[in-house]
Amino acid sequence: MQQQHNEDDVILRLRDVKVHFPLKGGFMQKTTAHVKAIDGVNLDVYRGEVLGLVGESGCGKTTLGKTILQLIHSTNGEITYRSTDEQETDLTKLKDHELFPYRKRLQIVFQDPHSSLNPAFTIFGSLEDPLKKYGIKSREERRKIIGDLLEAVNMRREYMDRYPHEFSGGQRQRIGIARALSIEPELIICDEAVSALDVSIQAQVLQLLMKLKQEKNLTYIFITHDLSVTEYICDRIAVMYLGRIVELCASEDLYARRLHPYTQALLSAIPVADLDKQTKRIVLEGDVPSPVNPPSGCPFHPRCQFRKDVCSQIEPKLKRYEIDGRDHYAACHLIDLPEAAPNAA
Ligand SMILES: Nc1ncnc2c1ncn2[C@@H]1O[C@H](COP(=O)(O)OP(=O)(O)OP(=O)(O)O)[C@@H](O)[C@H]1O
Repeated sequence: MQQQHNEDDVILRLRDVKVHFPLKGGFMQKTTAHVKAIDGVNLDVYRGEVLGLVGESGCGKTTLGKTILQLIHSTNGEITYRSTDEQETDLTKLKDHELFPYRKRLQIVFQDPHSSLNPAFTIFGSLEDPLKKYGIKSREERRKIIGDLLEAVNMRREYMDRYPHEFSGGQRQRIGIARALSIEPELIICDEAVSALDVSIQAQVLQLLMKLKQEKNLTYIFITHDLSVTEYICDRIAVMYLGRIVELCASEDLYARRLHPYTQALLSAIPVADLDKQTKRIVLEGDVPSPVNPPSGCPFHPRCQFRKDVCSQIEPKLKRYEIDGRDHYAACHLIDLPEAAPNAA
């Protein structure tokens, strides 16, 4: 059951975060327009939670994940990280060398471990790099740590002397997780971390992630386009559309009481075992609009079957509703519920 959180539990706070990539063209390669990949995201992530970030391809999930880690620099906004000693730092204000200690605390696991493990290196060779960087000078100590990490992800320590091609996709993903864990992070962004795996292997990797979360007191941001995965592992889910969060609430509330028409359409596409609970499939009209020229008003209105005039004129804010005593945020003009007292998402 999702608990209500308070201020002190916040590990990461995003305020009005925007990432606009310049599009260059013409003879002088001048900036002709911008891809508004992230366009005003406000979000609090709480220590120890699993926050799902879902939405169709191109809605900005990966860009947001990489921006949190400062692998991409934001155009606007604040990304405040609060460490266990309660010190707050706006990561967007730091220079590259100042980010060093934060890179240790914030890690990412990508979808395709094959491309992130160097085929020319043994697993030891790939995993020892971050350890060296963060000051583990003795080779013997690095071998001990990497052996322990492999065991933590249910693999044998002697596998450290093998090469990536000697492993299956599921095993490589577990090695990717071991690497993310090697410098003892506090928050891990899992970007489509199980999407490339068979369903049975997916379940094993998810179980492993949940076990490690408990043991190491981790926080996860779990990026996926697959809403059937998020229900079981996420405490809360943020639904993204065209670079914005359009709905955010406890996972069980999203499945039981989706407020935004976009979330309703996304969830209607998932088959459920209990046929009584299967809702009618809502087929979305048209394609996702271009983030270079997003629609006026509500970005979802051109595809929304319930749209009214106001939807094309005014962009709806992410408002807070209280449902069964829990926060439920949504950005839609058509929600007919009393708004709760203002509070940042
Ligand atoms: N470096 C870049 N330069 C220009 N546009 C970019 C860049 N990176 C991403 N984009 C654009 O930003 C938008 C968001 O992309 P992003 O990869 O974050 O989406 P996503 O939701 O993670 O998609 P997917 O699920 O397919 O990975 C897309 O329109 C993409 O084409």
